Amino acid sequence: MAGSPLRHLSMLVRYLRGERTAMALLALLVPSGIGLQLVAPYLLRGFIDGALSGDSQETLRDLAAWSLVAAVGVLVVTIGTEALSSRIAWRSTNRLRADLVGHCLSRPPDFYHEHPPGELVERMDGDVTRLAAVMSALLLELLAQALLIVGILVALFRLEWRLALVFAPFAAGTLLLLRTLVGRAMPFVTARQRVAADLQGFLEERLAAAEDLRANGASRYTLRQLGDRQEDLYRRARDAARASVRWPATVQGLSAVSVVLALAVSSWLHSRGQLSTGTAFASLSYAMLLRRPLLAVTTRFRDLEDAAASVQRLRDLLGHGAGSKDLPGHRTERRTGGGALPAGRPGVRFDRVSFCYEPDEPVLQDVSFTLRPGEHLGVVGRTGSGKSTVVRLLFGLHHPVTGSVSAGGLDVTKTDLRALRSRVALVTQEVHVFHAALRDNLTFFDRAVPDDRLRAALDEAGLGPWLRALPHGLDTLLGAGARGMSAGEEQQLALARVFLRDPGLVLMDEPTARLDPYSERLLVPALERLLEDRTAVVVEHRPHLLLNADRILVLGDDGKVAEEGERAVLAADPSSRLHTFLRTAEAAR
Ligand SMILES: Nc1ncnc2c1ncn2[C@@H]1O[C@H](COP(=O)(O)OP(=O)(O)OP(=O)(O)O)[C@@H](O)[C@H]1O
Repeated sequence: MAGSPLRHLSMLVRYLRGERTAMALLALLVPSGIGLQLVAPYLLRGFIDGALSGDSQETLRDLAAWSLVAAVGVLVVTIGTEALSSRIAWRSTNRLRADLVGHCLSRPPDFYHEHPPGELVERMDGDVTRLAAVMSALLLELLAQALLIVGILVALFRLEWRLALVFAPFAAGTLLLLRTLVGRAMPFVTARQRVAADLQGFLEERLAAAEDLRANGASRYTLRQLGDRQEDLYRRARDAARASVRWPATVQGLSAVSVVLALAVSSWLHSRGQLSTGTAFASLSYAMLLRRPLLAVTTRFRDLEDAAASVQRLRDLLGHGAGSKDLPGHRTERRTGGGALPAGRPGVRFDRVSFCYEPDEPVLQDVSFTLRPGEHLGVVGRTGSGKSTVVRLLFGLHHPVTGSVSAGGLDVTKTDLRALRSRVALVTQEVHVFHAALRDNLTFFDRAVPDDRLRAALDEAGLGPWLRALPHGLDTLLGAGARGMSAGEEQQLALARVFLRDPGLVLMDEPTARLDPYSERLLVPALERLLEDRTAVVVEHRPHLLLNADRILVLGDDGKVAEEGERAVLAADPSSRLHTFLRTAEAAR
């Protein structure tokens, strides 16, 4: 990935657009700082030469006062520049972070299979924080440092051209060296950041599975894996540090040589009476001052390499880079415009739908069925036959590769997703309880929903008695480290969320799969209440939970429809698959 890191940073420009005023202020401050830095050695020269040649106390006092003003000015400008730079960095990286989070929230579920949360956190936090270092008007600073270098050389020429001749090749040589070295460390930096993100993903996954790991005696193995990964990260970090440190070290070395040379030349000129003491001091001050921008440029280029590697990874995450995947069924979720589902209970239609997650590995083939408004469809089939996929297509999480999926007469792929989701609810066996008040867990942080609606929804979901026993009612803190909930209660909370939204179409993907028979019995009445008077598609392994279904879709192992029809008719037909399924399940109970 060698090449100019600046090329990779072009993506950041739009995040700086909102910072025009701060950037303009910075553009004023930076040259002022340069001017003040350049003027200080001149004043010093005047003071020293004046003192040696017996200038009046008044003149010397004035010179000392101006030196003080210049020094304070440099300090004030430095603080102002730092403050403005930090403000620009924070605000622009916050916008970038918000974009990243928004993008991740709008991705289909496959995205989260490809990128575990730990990796995403490292990118949104680690990579974005690294960018903050360069967002703070980096280019402006590079330009300013370049100006300072030129200014110092000009001032030196004016003071003593022979000294300037010592420094000019040094400065030019250093900049040329930077040009050749820049970008060389990037592959190493990229590798280090990738391994660091993988390690975060690994840690997040293992911590989430801590109970399983302990129960299966896999803790030691996990620690060994962690050791291997840390070793790998250490090696990558060492290689990246070696590659990055080469040029600051070279610049330091060259700069030390140039200062020694400057000392030798100025003492030689001074001893021959061709250089005043003040000019010698001023020249040496410039020599020392020159190291600063050169080192700053060097360090900034190192930051640039780090940032460019981060930008490359963020571009991949945002789907602009080579790493993005765009198979027929994997499209970004964000979709606005298009029709909105009408109020009430929508009908549902799958028309010759085929779908695959991976090319040439069909999951659904030529699937068709129709549901009238208010009808319930039970979807059954073996594990992996594509039942959940039917539900995901209907929820707009994936697009069919061929055929069409419609709800309320509208093609789901063309409807406004936000409007679709407000009319369609999906209940799965996964329920996320946020570390937040019960109220926020129900409304997803919408404080406008009145308490009596929340209580009614909890009642409908069968959580009324549970709510009344809570010491802080709707304000009770739930989630990690706070009040725990049983799997059944969590599932009831999920139902309460759906009752609140009052959708016309409910999709259920084995909502009772995690529950024991007792909890299941508690949940079933709430499930039935939820489906009442709504269109529903219910994926279910347990046939007794499908007794209220109007129609049944049986998916075969090849992803094709093995059977479809009215439940009562199929159940009564001894040659039907449903009949066999019911009998087998009954025998197993
Ligand atoms: N994100 C994905 N990427 C690739 N393949 C996937 C993905 N999700 C599911 N599959 C595959 O697609 C097939 C159908 O999956 P689906 O989850 O729809 O099956 P299912 O009938 O609901 O299974 P189960 O009863 O076990 O929940 C399976 O072979 C599964 O491995």
